[in-house]
Amino acid sequence: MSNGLIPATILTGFLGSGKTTLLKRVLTEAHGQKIAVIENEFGEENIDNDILVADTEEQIIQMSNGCVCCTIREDLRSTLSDLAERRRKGLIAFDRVVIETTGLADPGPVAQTFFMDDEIAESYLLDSVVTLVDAVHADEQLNTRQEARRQVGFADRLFISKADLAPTAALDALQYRLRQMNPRAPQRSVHFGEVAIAEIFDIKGFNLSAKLDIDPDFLADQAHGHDHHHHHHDGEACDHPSHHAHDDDVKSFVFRAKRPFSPAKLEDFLGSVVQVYGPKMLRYKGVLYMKGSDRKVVFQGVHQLMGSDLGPKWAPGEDKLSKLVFIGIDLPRDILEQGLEQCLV
Ligand SMILES: Nc1nc2c(ncn2[C@@H]2O[C@H](COP(=O)(O)OP(=O)(O)OP(=O)(O)O)[C@@H](O)[C@H]2O)c(=O)[nH]1
Repeated sequence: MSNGLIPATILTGFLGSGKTTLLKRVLTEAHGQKIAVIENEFGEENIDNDILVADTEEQIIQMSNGCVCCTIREDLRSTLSDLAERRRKGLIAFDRVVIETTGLADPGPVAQTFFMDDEIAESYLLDSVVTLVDAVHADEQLNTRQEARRQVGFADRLFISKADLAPTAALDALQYRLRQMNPRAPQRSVHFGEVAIAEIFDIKGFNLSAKLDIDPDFLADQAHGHDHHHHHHDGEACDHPSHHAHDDDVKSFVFRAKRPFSPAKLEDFLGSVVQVYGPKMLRYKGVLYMKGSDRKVVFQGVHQLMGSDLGPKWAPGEDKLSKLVFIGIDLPRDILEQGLEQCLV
């Protein structure tokens, strides 16, 4: 960009909406740009880095876990400032930054960082907020989750993923609903993240006055999340994990194992467990060590929908282990842990 500011894109969307899929696609597309990615993951473990890092040479900056709304705000600020400084000194080169937020994040405070902090504002230009919407689960998410609605409200562009799995009538209804919620943002379906680079970068979409409509205190709310006076909208609470008592319903845990999984047992177990607990399982994903395979298996799902892909080979000398993160409401942790344990060889 001519003004020397580093363009930044905030990639948001509810849990499992296809952010990583899209990002991975963008990173592997031959566009000649160097992209720094800041991952902000909810859960004890950043599985996305394992997935993303697998086949790109891009820079992935891992941030600490937790809540974008509260603690991460400071971390994001320092991560951005650190990146800009290393770039100025010529220690690293990149053309733009993408921040992938956690599915449970309100993008408001993330976007605010670019305006509230002078140092950040002098180095970066927030280009746009890009929001992915899951065609299969969006209705339910929008009905029940304030963050999902805020993600739509803040979007400069809406991409609808999993349209391949939704009936046409449902898709039409969803598009209508999204248009009511955010008439400014163009929307289109995106199949497994297949999107032209020009459609997500240099949109110059971040329109401050529109943001101020959604959140009149957007620029005033400096203390958001750091004290108990921060305001909420429409009487709704800001739901961010681990910092507010009312979030206690959403929890995550990580399952780890050094012994390999028996593929058949695992398939049986997961198939039956999602039949019963699928509605509570917001998101689960992991990198699995399978008996009889020299490659990692990347496994993930949202509610009852799950799938797996063959990942890269285990590197020589790399410790083979499985790592699965589950995010959900009142998750039956014991049942999952014991069940998984029994699927090990
Ligand atoms: N059928 C279908 N599946 C998709 C599409 N896009 C993504 N998926 C699948 O949806 C699942 C979730 O995709 P991710 O890209 O990991 O979603 P995410 O938003 O990064 O997830 P979190 O960051 O964990 O919340 C994966 O199994 C993808 O393969 C699509 O267009 N169609």
